[in-house]
Amino acid sequence: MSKVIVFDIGNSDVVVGFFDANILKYSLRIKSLKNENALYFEYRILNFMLEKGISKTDYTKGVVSSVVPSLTPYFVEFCNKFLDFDPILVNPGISKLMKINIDNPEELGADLFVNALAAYTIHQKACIVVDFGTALTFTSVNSKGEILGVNIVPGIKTAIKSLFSDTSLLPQVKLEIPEKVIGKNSMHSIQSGILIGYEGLVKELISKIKTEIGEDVTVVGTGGLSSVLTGIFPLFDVIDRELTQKGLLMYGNAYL
Ligand SMILES: Nc1ncnc2c1ncn2[C@@H]1O[C@H](COP(=O)(O)OP(=O)(O)O)[C@@H](O)[C@H]1O
Ligand SMILES: CC(C)(COP(=O)(O)O)[C@@H](O)C(=O)NCCC(=O)O
Ligand SMILES: [K+]
Repeated sequence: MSKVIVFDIGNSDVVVGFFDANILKYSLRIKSLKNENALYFEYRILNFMLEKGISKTDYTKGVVSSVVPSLTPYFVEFCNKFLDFDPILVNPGISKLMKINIDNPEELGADLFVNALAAYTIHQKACIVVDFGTALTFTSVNSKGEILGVNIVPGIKTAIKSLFSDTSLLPQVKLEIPEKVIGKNSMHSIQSGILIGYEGLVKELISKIKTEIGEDVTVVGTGGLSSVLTGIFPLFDVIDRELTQKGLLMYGNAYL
């Protein structure tokens, strides 16, 4: 069983996963810094590998999903230069692994595609994947494994940031739900406004999406901020922070 390296290039973070015999052994989160160059990301990954004793020659396969085109070449080149192979790029538009029932399949984010692939492969039934990233996304899949479509809203941190035009003045808003709904200071007003408001948003969308799918549905939560909205945990059948990484491995196993 070979070892596979996977890269999930998101708008906030790049997550690098190291799989050994289909088990995620290590994972590294690096900020998706647009001003950095290849050297910076190479250094971060090589340093991590050195620290964990991960051997470069053990890895012979790689999969890259990216929703930040400017960063993609750094990770492709990393594989070429240090691991001596060409990684495969997730391309929802041409992949036959899932039927994509949207106007223009090319438009679908590669991360959303692998999320759907992982959720459907694991649960084998209709599902909604709710990804709490920079964007908060809902990807719907029916029981035949067709991707039906997506809902996109600003992510929780993105929504908070959007309240402040100069981000250097951003107050430290802890992602904690206050006890009272009515805020008595700016911090509580934002916390309750955004967090309690988002709980309602997620609840309403899941309910309406379920009705539209019209089948028994599994709801899967994922993404860096999937533990923030504690009040709506019961809406989720499972929270799987490794979902995207698992989908990347499945994509690689199908094509490599
Ligand atoms: N364990 C964690 N606790 C709190 N926030 C986290 C954690 N892991 C990641 N985050 C934050 O969650 C946000 C979304 O991350 P992520 O889901 O990777 O977004 P994207 O895919 O858009 O890059 C980021 O701001 C990230 O720093
Ligand atoms: C919706 C997204 C911005 C989510 O990105 P993320 O929050 O994971 O960084 C990304 O999947 C994307 O750019 N998608 C293309 C548009 C679409 O899927 O319809
Ligand atoms: K993501």
